[in-house]
Amino acid sequence: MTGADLASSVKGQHQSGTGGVPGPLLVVRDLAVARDDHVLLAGLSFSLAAGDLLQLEGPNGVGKTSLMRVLTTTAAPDSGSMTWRGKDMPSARTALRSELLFIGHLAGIKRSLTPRENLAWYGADGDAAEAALAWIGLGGYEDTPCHQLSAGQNRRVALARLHFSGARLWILDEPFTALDKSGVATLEARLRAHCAAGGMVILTSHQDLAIDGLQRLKLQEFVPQAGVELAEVAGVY
Ligand SMILES: Nc1ncnc2c1ncn2[C@@H]1O[C@H](COP(=O)(O)OP(=O)(O)OP(=O)(O)O)[C@@H](O)[C@H]1O
Repeated sequence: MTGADLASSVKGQHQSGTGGVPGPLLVVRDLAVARDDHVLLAGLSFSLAAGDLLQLEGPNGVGKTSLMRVLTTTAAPDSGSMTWRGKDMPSARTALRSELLFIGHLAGIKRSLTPRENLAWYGADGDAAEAALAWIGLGGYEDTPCHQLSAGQNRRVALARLHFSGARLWILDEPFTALDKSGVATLEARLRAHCAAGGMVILTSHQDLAIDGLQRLKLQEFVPQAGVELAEVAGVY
């Protein structure tokens, strides 16, 4: 799907997806996230509408990746609610997943395969893969096994998926890790274009990003006081 296709598709669905009233597509209310019995985050609420770009901020271990597991519906929240297009989870899970692209910080790249083979696994034919790899600065490395590429080049292979993704919502865990300055600029431009076309992005990064309209959610503000037990927040979802 091209940016123009996404723009017209989003325009239509943005109007109709929430009952004909323009509004947020993703709504998170009073969410709590725990690992084992330890509550990492509580009372978290936010919403995302077409064109929004949200950066989840916080120190190591605050719960950014754990929250992303909930947002991608890999894990259920320990309390609170999440809706997609006005429908509650978990029944809206399939609908959300059909419009979601998630790139985790482990990147989802098979290192024994080449960049071209990895992108084929994600559905890109030869021309689409070649265009995506040229866009991300990997022209000439299409057929080199990924285990022979650097960390930054492997990150670029993963990010090449953004070039042909038709997903509305991108959730990206540390997408800027290992990228050089030109890689950062290329990725920032792609995120801007996706949002300008009506897409939405949630990402984590420890960097200060130069993207107009970027919203920041400081997760340390949602860390409960020491001693809060899971039983005190659980049970709503
Ligand atoms: N598989 C796991 N089982 C139990 N606890 C875990 C697991 N993975 C992470 N944790 C704990 O959950 C907490 C939050 O981890 P998480 O990975 O969500 O943090 P983060 O904010 O993404 O950190 P970073 O910035 O270092 O990537 C940490 O205290 C960690 O010890």
